[in-house]
Amino acid sequence: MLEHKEARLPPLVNDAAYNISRLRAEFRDRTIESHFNRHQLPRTQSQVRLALLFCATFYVAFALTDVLALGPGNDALVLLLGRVSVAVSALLSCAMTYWYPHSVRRIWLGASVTEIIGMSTFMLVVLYRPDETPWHAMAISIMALVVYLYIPNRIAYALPIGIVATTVFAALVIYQDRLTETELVTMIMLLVLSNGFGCMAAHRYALIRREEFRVQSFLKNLSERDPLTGCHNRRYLQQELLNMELSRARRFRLPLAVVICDIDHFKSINDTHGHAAGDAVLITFANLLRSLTRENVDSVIRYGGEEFLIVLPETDLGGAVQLAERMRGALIGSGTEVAPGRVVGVTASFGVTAVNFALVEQRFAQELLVDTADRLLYAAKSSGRNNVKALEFYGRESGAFEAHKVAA
Ligand SMILES: Nc1nc2c(ncn2[C@@H]2O[C@H](COP(=O)(O)OP(=O)(O)OP(=O)(O)O)[C@@H](O)[C@H]2O)c(=O)[nH]1
Repeated sequence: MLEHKEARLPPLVNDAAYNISRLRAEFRDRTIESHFNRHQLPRTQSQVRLALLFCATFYVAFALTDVLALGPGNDALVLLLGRVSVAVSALLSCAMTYWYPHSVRRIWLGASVTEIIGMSTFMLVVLYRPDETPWHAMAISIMALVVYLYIPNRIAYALPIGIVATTVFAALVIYQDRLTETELVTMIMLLVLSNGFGCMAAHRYALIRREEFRVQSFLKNLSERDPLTGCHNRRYLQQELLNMELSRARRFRLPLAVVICDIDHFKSINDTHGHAAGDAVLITFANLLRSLTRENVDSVIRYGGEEFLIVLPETDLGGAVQLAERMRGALIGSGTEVAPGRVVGVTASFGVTAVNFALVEQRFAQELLVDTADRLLYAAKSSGRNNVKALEFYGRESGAFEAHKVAA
């Protein structure tokens, strides 16, 4: 017997799944974090392309200052090669966003490698041009901000790159011994400030974007789900799901089935046991339907009060009828405990239709498929309830309605 239990509601905004680690500024749940990153992917791709190309252009343009400082000799050439390698790395990283358009990891990899080559080249500049340390200190402060804030990357990768580069730079300056004690302390303070500020700003930005995503997901959930049963609602079916599944089935010439089911004499449950008991029966029914369908493949939608619609991709009429019969049987064997010791049992009627796009060429309005299942449901109701009526759908309107009846 199925107990009345809470429906498996989608994760809500305050659910543990959407918890954000304040330290890492990422979702604690890896699946949600990767969902977030995939959601952001188009934006991240365009940001990384712009940021890397912009930085690489400046990096190469600054070769002019090498020539002015060192003259047109081998030293300037070495630095130019370093600068060009930064530009090549930036270009390859941008190209990777086209070669692997679905990979978030490759974006981070490209950004990190380019940043490391950029910082290493900068250390060469510091070595070859030791007289300009104050300018270099200013440059690396800006570069640290760019690493933390401007080039999209995980904080977990940007932070070590920024800190290691700044530390190596400070060590080089101390080693070169060209600054007074006061200048050295001022420079180190400036470096700590730019790293601290950059890091805090990046952290805050990452948190804000995740908070936004969390609220967006929450609102999406609210607009697509039925709060009582946790099933998708009619709006989601009509605006997204059915269209998407029909297009996919048509494209790959696959079958697609739709089942509509409705609890029999549901009104009498409300009238006899009260509205709360009716709600409990609805939850049991929704859970039963979900437990018998394929997770992440089939969709159960609360279509009306006590009416549910199930979309079954890659399922022909025979398979859908079998499933409907299994649901009908399982419901007979189940019950809902609406009060201590009081169990309510119900039956349901089913209308089943399926379209096979290997056979059906012409386009038809999605409503036609649902209408056919709905009419079959009412045929099941009028022929005594607690049964399944099915009909193959050929993309035509009701003319073919009676002719292709395959099960009763
Ligand atoms: N408890 C509860 N009742 C609901 C909900 N939504 C709709 N209903 C009730 O469901 C009942 C549906 O009744 P009818 O459409 O007459 O259908 P029925 O009694 O199931 O009869 P048949 O479908 O012909 O077997 C109505 O009394 C609605 O008020 C809900 O969310 N909770």
